[in-house]
Amino acid sequence: MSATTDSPRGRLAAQLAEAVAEALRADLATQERALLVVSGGSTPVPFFQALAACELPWSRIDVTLADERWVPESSADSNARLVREHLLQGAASRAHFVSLTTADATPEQGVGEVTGRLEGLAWPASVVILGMGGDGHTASLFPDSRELDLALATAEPLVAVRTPSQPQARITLSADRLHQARRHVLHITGEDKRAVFARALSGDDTRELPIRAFLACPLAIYWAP
Ligand SMILES: O=C1O[C@H](COP(=O)(O)O)[C@@H](O)[C@H](O)[C@H]1O
Repeated sequence: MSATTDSPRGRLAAQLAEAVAEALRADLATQERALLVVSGGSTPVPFFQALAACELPWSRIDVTLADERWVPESSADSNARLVREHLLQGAASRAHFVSLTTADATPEQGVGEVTGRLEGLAWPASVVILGMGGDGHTASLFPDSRELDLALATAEPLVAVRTPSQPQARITLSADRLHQARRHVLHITGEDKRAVFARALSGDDTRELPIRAFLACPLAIYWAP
């Protein structure tokens, strides 16, 4: 979804972009490379556009995703495509993007290769930006994922997930790997998601609302109507 800069969602995206840019600059003052983990879906588009316009030493920044649908980048459902089209533009195209997919037919087959890519990055990430769906999922940690318990408990960085409510197989960073960041942000919009997040705050069953796995990170909330 696009948002003009004078709309609440546009202003939220601009504020988040400035905060993320500041975090990257701060980390790059003391380390050679910095890692940014972003989410897919519709919410981050205006944030990606605002961040792409920020002055940063982009060639020293690695960008990867919290999760991905197991589809080719030519698919409209590809989170990598979203990042390439809206974030890796202009000067930001000099960032090094690490995709979570391979040419393999399934995420189970590709998970080893993608794990190798992730292990070459500068963990802990400077920032992990999470989204959240109306079912309380974040990354591809869905309440109905068969592999949810594994993804919440494993020390491996990635899990291939099969989720009855979703049309495609997916690959997701595990909760453990998503925790490996200096800063965590939840970027959500709309009354429906505000209500889901309020529900998440009032209980503790992570299997019911997987976003609960990140409430103690601490998590900076960026929300607009
Ligand atoms: O499927 C996904 O959904 C969530 C939320 O997406 P949104 O469209 O409601 O913003 C996202 O955070 C995740 O990365 C994505 O794969």
